[in-house]
Amino acid sequence: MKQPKSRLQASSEAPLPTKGSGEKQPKSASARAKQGLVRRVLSDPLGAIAVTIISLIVVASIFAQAIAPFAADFVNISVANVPPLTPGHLLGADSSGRDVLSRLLVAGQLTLIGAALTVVIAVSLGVIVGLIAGYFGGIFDTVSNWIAELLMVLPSKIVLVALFAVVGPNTIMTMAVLGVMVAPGFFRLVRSLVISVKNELYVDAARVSGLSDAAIIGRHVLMTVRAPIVIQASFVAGIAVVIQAGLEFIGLGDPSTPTWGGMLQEAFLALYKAPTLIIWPGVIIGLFVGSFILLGNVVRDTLEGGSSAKVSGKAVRAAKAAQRSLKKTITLEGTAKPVDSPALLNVSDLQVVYPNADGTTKTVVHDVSLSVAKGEVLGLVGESGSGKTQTAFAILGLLPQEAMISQGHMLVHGQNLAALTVKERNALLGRKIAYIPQEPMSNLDPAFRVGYQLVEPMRSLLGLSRSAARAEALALLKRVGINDPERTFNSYPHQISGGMAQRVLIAGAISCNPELLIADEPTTALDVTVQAEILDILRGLQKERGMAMILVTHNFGVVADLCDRVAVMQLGRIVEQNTSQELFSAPQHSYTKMLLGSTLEGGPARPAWQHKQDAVRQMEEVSNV
Ligand SMILES: Nc1ncnc2c1ncn2[C@@H]1O[C@H](COP(=O)(O)OP(=O)(O)OP(=O)(O)O)[C@@H](O)[C@H]1O
Repeated sequence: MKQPKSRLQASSEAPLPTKGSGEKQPKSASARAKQGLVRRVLSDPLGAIAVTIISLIVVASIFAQAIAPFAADFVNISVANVPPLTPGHLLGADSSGRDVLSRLLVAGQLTLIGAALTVVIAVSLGVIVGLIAGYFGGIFDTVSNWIAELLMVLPSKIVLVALFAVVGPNTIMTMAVLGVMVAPGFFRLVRSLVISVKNELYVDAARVSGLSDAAIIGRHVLMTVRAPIVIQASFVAGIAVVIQAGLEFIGLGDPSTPTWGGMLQEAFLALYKAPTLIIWPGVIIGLFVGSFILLGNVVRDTLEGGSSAKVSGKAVRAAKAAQRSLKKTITLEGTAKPVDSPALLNVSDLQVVYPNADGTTKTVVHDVSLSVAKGEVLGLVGESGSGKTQTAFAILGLLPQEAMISQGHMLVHGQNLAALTVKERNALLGRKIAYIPQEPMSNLDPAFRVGYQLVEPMRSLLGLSRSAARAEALALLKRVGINDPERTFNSYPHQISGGMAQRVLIAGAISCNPELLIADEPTTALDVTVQAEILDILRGLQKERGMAMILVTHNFGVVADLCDRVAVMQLGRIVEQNTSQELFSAPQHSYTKMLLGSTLEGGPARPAWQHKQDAVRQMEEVSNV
């Protein structure tokens, strides 16, 4: 019954189809993803029209003085109110005898500078504060929320009218204040996106690979929220022009400088004498604002159409901010100074608790003590919910925010993890301790190609050049059994299968030569055939590199195949710990016997070699399916 599923998996493991293979969809998606955003927007007719109109207006405004037939304030009373197409005055002249076309061109300068200022201030303030508040939370988040709410309840037009009363006609100041008033829109947008993104597993994975918070925000969080920011900025640019024109129309502009809103006001006053005057500023404002709104829509459609930039809305697991965890772990007594310990990792009396709603606490890891020597493979076995992942997460610093390590020590090379600073911990993660997660797909950032996600940690942690890191990444992809490393390197995560994603994560985990690899049920989410291959790769890599490994699993076949020692967990406690051989031949604890019995179909305990052979045979049968 498993065969069709295996075949399906095998086919999805195959390299992506090449040109002419007949399977066009992945290729076209890939090709589309490779195009830059600008090219994709321009390939949309509406996008091209919007960009052309905006560009023409901007260029004409910049070079207004050079291309305008007259100076903006040149008066020739003899042509006052002449209609359009009058020789020398293509769009006519206003009631003071000034050329409309010349004024329209020059007026664009102040209007565009004002709109740009509003957008720059709103985006800078809103995005920076939103990123920090969303990512770090805490008091900064609370205070910035208060300020944002305060600004949002203030009626912006009334504030701007009041500002005019205080500082007089000052377009730059007015538009700068408008930027501050609309910044909360960006703040709220970015903050809510960051809160959802920071809980994604690939952000956890980035933390575990040793990336600093600044690097994670820059590379993973900001890249994911950039699309909505671009779209909102485009709408705000249009709105800024409308508000500026509106204020000038009601007489709150600077009469000494031509602006589109000011021209609209003058035309309105001369509506009966020269009705066409109102058309030109109205048309240009309409064209400019309409083009920005159109552009915003096209950018949105383009980004939503390209899955490379989509954010998974699924909140997979409550993740923790690394430094918050550190704050909690730091409450433990300890020193960062190395102490004498022969083991690579030494965990003693570890206790992890969660607060209950009624104020009590629930202990999910009780007095766990374990050690892993250099090059040793420790299996952490137990039924679902027995505390294996919580123990692994405590070591990795990945416990959810609400979790507390209420007791215990975790020493790596005798160095207390609890007493490390964020920087010291980051230096350890990725380089000395690496992690392979349960769900490969959720641990790759959908916004980046596989190659980038492999190359960047090597560049920042090992200081490799881009080309050296690329060569190393391709070699690693080959080593983990990917047939066409180049293609996978250039693919986005949605273009590869789960099995390939897990191989990529293994390649990433070993890329910085860790001394300890923590693999949390690395094959659970995969098809059985792929499971056997992945375990084979892990076994080979562990032997080649002499890495220590903690293998979290509920499968005794895997334990027999890979582990030197086993710790059996039940209800958050280690109930038995022994060498694999001893544990299989003479299990001591009734829970271990029960687990072994259910795995190996019961019966009296047999010699270790026989148990191990059984388990290995099971694995081989699985890999032969
Ligand atoms: N955020 C949380 N809040 C409260 N309890 C939690 C939280 N996360 C996990 N637990 C509890 O911790 C216990 C141990 O969970 P853990 O994930 O370590 O189990 P596990 O042995 O790894 O199981 P599995 O094999 O299913 O992953 C469970 O009882 C679980 O309900």
